[in-house]
Amino acid sequence: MDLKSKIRVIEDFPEKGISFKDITTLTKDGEAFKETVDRIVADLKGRNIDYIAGPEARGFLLGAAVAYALGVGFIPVRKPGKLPGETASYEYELEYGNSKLEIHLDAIEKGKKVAIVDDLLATGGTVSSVVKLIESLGAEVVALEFLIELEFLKGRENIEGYHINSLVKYDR
Ligand SMILES: O=P(O)(O)OC[C@H]1O[C@H](OP(=O)(O)OP(=O)(O)O)[C@H](O)[C@@H]1O
Ligand SMILES: Nc1ncnc2[nH]cnc12
Repeated sequence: MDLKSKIRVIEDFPEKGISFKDITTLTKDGEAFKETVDRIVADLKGRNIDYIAGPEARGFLLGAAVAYALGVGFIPVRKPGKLPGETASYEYELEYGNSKLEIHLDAIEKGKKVAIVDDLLATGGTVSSVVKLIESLGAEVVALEFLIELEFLKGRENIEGYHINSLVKYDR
């Protein structure tokens, strides 16, 4: 299936000059959503994953489905002030604006293998922060999985040395 044809592109959202990749048109399509999850799961098979971690909010959509399909737990990485327990936090820049993410300090046991799932790799700021948070807990990041990669932003260059898989690529 051509997953790219299921993604809607909206120009100048959330600000002028940004070509926004809207995945709601893909996730509402049951077959496209299932194929997306199945293709990420296929790439993770054999990697002995203990947990999937995903950043709020769009990382929850795909990450939780992938975790369910693999039969492993899902670890939410959230925007500030949302997690009730003790947290570690990390601040980072986005394609538009900046943000901060938090993880529960007791979310992942030392030495566990974690795959990060998110809808989109842009500058790599978000996923780098999630990597840093997971590694700060003493766990190992074994794969980074994305539905979309904005190749022109060269996010991969910020996250060298990790296995990275993306299903749909854009050059603008
Ligand atoms: O590679 P980066 O430059 O960091 O950009 C990618 C991130 O940006 C979007 O999330 P956003 O922060 O807009 O939050 P949302 O999922 O709550 O919409 C997207 O879902 C990724 O997590
Ligand atoms: N261009 C874009 N479209 C959708 N989500 C994004 N997150 C960061 N950049 C984005």
